[in-house]
Amino acid sequence: MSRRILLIGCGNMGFAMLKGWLSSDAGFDIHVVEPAEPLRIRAREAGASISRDRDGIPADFVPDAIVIAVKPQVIHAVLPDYKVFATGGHPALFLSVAAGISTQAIETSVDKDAAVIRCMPNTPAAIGEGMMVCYANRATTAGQRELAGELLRRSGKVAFIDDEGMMDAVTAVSGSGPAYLFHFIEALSQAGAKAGLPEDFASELALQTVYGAARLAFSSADTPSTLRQQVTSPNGTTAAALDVFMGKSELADLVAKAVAAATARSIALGKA
Ligand SMILES: NC(=O)C1=CN([C@@H]2O[C@H](COP(=O)(O)OP(=O)(O)OC[C@H]3O[C@@H](n4cnc5c(N)ncnc54)[C@H](O)[C@@H]3O)[C@@H](O)[C@H]2O)C=CC1
Ligand SMILES: O=C(O)[C@@H]1CCC=N1
Repeated sequence: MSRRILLIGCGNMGFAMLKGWLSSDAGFDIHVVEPAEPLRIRAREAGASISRDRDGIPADFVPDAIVIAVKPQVIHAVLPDYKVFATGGHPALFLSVAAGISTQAIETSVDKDAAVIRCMPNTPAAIGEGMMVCYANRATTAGQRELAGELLRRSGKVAFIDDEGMMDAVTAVSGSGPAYLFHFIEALSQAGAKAGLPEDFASELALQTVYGAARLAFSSADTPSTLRQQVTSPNGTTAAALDVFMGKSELADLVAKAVAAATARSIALGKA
């Protein structure tokens, strides 16, 4: 029998996951609740059934899992609408991707005995290449954990952690991380154009280089450090550039500062 998934919020992250789920042959039966009409239509065109609010969910649609992909700022206003699915004969798993929102906060808004998995995904989920990091509360059954794993594997690599306290740092590394890489692509494109290349050509070089380097790092037995050294001839062009990245204004320091800022914001979102 196909598993019933209720997706609440189909913006950037919700839709990225939805695409991963629908492009697989797993046979999930998915209903999407999304108030914004264009996003709702996009979800329907991708293959889900849709409604603008909770009242539009078909009466016989009893979800196995409710995936919550609304902004952290509105989650506590949204969750009470779905309390009814937390208890009864077939209690649903609540799977939240909201940054900074703890499993305990979700239990408080839904039911103290609700099964809750907090997941930090990232947008490469849209092409099945996400990093999906999960923490399950104690009420979650083995079957529900398995269902979450099965669902999230369609979107990418899945890891379970036992310490929810790690989630803020996870958010800062893999949740926000794609934006850092996209920004690096932008910066490398702009630098290429500044160095005299036509803009489109500079963008093509930057994008293919980041893609190729990521794939090489992924498939190689060598560490990123060794791979970096393999590009770097003594006194060559790479060494000249790395003197800048690893010199006075170190890129590693800058990245550490950025990750610390994102971690602090994740903690603050949980307290707001
Ligand atoms: N965008 C990203 O890369 C990542 C986002 N997240 C988390 O995913 C969640 C969603 O973020 P985004 O997709 O970026 O935001 P978004 O703004 O693109 O999507 C949120 C969606 O929720 C909808 N919504 C608002 N009220 C609703 C309600 N009552 N019922 C149903 N839907 C409702 C909005 O119309 C919107 O389409 C956030 O909690 C965020 O922390 C987590 C990891 C990565
Ligand atoms: O920026 C945010 O708050 C969300 C969480 C991780 C990525 N995007």
